[in-house]
This record gives sequence, structure tokens and C-alpha cells, in this order.
Amino acid sequence: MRDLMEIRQQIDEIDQKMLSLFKQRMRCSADVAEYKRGTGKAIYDPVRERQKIDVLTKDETETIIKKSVEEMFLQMMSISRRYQYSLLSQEDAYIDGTFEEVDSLDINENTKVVYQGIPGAYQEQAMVQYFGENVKNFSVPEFKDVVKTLDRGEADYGVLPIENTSAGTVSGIYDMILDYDICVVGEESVDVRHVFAALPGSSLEQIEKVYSHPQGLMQCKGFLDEHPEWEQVKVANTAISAKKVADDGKNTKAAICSERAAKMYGLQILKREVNDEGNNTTRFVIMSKKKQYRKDAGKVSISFSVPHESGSLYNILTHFMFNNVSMSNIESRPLPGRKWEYGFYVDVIGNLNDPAIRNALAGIKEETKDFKILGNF
Ligand SMILES: O=C(O)C(=O)C[C@]1(C(=O)O)C=C[C@@H](O)C=C1
Repeated sequence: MRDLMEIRQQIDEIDQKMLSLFKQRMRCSADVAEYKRGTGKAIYDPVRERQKIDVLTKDETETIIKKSVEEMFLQMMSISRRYQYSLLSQEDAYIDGTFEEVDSLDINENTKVVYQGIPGAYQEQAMVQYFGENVKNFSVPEFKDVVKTLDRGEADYGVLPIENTSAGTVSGIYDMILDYDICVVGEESVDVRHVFAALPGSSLEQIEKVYSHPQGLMQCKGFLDEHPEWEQVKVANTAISAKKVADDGKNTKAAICSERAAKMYGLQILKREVNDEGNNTTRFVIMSKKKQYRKDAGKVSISFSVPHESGSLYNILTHFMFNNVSMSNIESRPLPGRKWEYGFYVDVIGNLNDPAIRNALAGIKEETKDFKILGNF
């Protein structure tokens, strides 16, 4: 058996040679970046990378070594690409130039804000929390109407729920933001405390039907499971459920809604805090057609798609790792009509004026499809 000290000495010598060669390779990579700056050629060249891997592994018969060589050279080329992005991304062309940096958002008594639902909805509460009581506001019936209203320029800002701590992501909201080319400029969290409310004078024993938004029903599953005899009816919004119970005027109907909505529609609260989780918070996004970000905004939201292949997402996420950028959220969804390709929504901590963020985004933009900055807020 060889002596460990002796083997390590040999490894040290090899590493020194590899280090020197690696540095030479990185200098070549910088020269390539210079060439690409001049010619506008893309940094990422998957055909060249595949050819290199094929040449380097073709004579190797031991599978584990073949896989290791492939992995090592793929990593090396990925490092080389990121080095090139860092050299070129200082130039604005490499990132979305349509976003304008502002000191603060323009909000005054003439600002028009649209939210979905009716007064008393959690969306309205989010709107008041974010904008205060002095802006002009109005509501529309469906989530999609918020986005359409913004798109037509009939409101300056829109408020939509994006996720809830117990029910997860509100599906489809991100997709709507993409479809309508609007961006996220802010966010606001609202503590969701549902109550169980019915007409004054009703009792729990009389209830036959319970109305709420699907998420309202989901968030109170524990309480509702204790009453399997109740029929659950989904409506567009928790405040609409309170209004419906009030309008229908029947003691057999109840709503799961906010205390504010129950009071607004003259209902009696039969039970408070009916949510499964004490800490139930919904995060809302504030959207605008104007592509702006506050210079102190702390979160960037992006979307992109990658083929459903081993390592494809990993390779993209290494751009964050390499640039020391922290991710705070990731969502995936299959892309309709595009078999084996997946769309991703990712939130990272940072600002579009930060070189590390610009660098990471420059790489991701080039190496994915459908890249889009959803907002910095
Ligand atoms: O040959 C190039 O075009 C390079 O940019 C160099 C290199 C490499 O490091 O080998 C890096 C990125 C490309 O995707 C392909 C290869």
C-alpha cells in the first residue's frame, strides 16, 4: 500500500499544474468574451460544449470516470460562461433595459387602484394597508379583470393575492402577469383571520350551506370536517360569501369571511378564528403597467423555462450561487402545449441595480427560454 503522505504530495503537485492550467483556460475565456463583445455572438454555445464533452470522453471505457470527466468539464465551461457574463453584464444590453429605477412609487390622492372582489374582501384590506385611505379605488369581479384593467390603462395599480401560508400559491396569478406584460412593484401581507358568520339570530345547528372562496374553505378544513353535513359552496371571494348570506336572508346559510366583511354586511359571528393555522397570512402583489422599481426594493421576481432534462434547473440556479444571491421562492409548472418543458418562477433577494443580480440574470437570460423579469419590489 502506498503511504498517504506520499499520495497527497503527488495530488498537491497535480493540483498545482491544474491550477495553472485552469487560470490559463480562464484567460482564454476572457479573450472569447472580448471576441463575443465585438461580434454579438452569444456566450452560451451548447453545440460547442457538447462536442467538447464527446471528444473528451470518447475513449474512456470506465463509466464512472467517463461521467466524472463529463461533469468536471461541464462545470468548468459553466464557470467559464459565468466569468464571461461578469465581464459583459456591466453593459446594459445584457439585462432588461425597460425597467426604470425610481426613488419611490408615485402615489397620491389621484392614484387609481383596482382590486378584485367587493369591499370587505382581504384584497381591499391589502389595498388600504399598502396605499392608505386616500387613493381612489374600485373593485372588479374576477382576478383577470384586475390585470385587464391595468392593461387598458384604467388604473395605476392593481392588487392580487399571490400566496397563503396554509393553502400555498394562488394558482394562475403569475401566468396572468406574464400574459399581460405588467410588472410587480410592491407586496403586502395581510393576516387572514376567518370568522364563521350567519344572519343575526342564527345558530350553528341551523346551518346547511357554507359559502366562501375555495381557499377560505381549504384554510378552515379542520373546522368544516367537524360538520360533514354542511354543503360547501365556492364563490369568487370571501366578502362575496358574506354579501350572499346577507342578501339571501336565510338562517341556514353561513359564510367564511373576515370580521370586517361580516360586520360590513350585518352578519353575526357564530365562531371566530376558524382557520386551521393560527398564523394564516396572505401575501398580495401590487402590480403596475409602468415598468418601475424602487431603488431600495429588496426582491426580484423572474420567470423562465428549461427543458425537462437532468441538471437543467441545477445549472440555472448555480448562477445565483456563483453570484452569492439568495433565493427566497421557487415555483414550477408544466407549460401548456410544450411537452417536457417546465416553467419556473423564482424570487431572489436583491435589486436590479446590484451587479451580482445583474450578473446572475444576464446568465439566466441567455441560458433559458422565455426569460422575463416580473418585477423588483
Ligand atoms: O468557445 C466558446 O465560445 C466559449 O465561450 C468557451 C466555452 C468554454 O469554456 O469552453 C464557454 C462557453 C461556451 O458555451 C462554450 C465554450
